[in-house]
Amino acid sequence: MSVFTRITRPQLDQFFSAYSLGEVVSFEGITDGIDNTNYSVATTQGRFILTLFESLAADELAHFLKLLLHLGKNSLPCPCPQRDRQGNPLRQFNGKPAAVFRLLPGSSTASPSILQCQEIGLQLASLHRCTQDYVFPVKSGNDISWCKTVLNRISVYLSAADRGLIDDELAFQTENSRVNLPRGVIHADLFRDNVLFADDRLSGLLDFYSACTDTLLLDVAIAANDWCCDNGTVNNEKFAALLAAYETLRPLEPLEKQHWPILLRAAALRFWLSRLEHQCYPRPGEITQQKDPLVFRRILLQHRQQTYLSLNLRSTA
Ligand SMILES: Nc1ncnc2c1ncn2[C@@H]1O[C@H](COP(=O)(O)OP(=O)(O)O)[C@@H](O)[C@H]1O
Ligand SMILES: N[C@@H](CCOP(=O)(O)O)C(=O)O
Repeated sequence: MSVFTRITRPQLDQFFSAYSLGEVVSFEGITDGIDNTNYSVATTQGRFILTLFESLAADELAHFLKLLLHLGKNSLPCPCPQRDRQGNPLRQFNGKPAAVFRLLPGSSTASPSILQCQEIGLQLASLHRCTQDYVFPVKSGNDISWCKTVLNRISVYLSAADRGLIDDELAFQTENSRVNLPRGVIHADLFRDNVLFADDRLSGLLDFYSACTDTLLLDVAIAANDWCCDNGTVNNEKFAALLAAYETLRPLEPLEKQHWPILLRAAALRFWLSRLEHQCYPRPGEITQQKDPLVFRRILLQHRQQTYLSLNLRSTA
């Protein structure tokens, strides 16, 4: 369970008195999530999510809350920050930055269908389109230099084979720079646990706190690796469905098509590394969730094999 900060009823009553959202009726900690503390709060006026931000500072958060307000205005089903009586979307709770969002309907899905993969493709393309002219001054924190730093941190825990594999992939990614691909606002973590579905309709895109300005196609690859793999096994039909749906709203440029297999590998490497880091250096907290790094090792190996197969096919044609 990711409840890093415990709260009490009197604290919550006092906090909610700064908003015009009714009186608190009940509250409970949310078990999902990995970075922040989330509580579900019922008031006399509805149901809300209270988020206590565990690592982001108020000035950084201002960018994310502004982005969420922009996305909400563009009809994306995102959590819209509620303003307090003074109009502020961000307050302090127990010395931590905190915000209140309206609870979105639906639940996350453990085994996505083809239809749900298509929905993800469509919503990602909508996100990329509606932020085309939006200036978002947050840079990616997970670039190649971050990968190298993480590798150094975890190196002592790795087998020689895994260390070699990561080194080799990093060299490949460095050679295949993505600087000329279209960039924009990316969610950067659109996994199953960050999306709500009510039946087959997507009802919520959550957790925009990894969002940054980066390669658009990387966002598609990050989402596809999670949505289109069944426990680490690539499902080509789902990959094709997600990408085709994405392209109905934002067709890929030829250079992007060429880079697709490379970005699938980059995305797999990035999450293999972060999961390894979380495993080697667990965060203090109340029963925090551990995500299996091996899933991304398997995904990376399959994408690498796919690249070699297509290179061999090309060289023998
Ligand atoms: N606006 C919302 N509506 C409904 N559920 C939400 C909302 N915001 C968060 N949640 C719930 O809280 C969980 C954790 O939220 P998330 O933003 O992913 O946390 P973290 O930043 O810690 O990873 C989600 O998986 C979802 O179940
Ligand atoms: N969705 C990720 C967890 C979030 O990534 P992090 O870099 O913030 O740890 C996963 O499933 O690994």
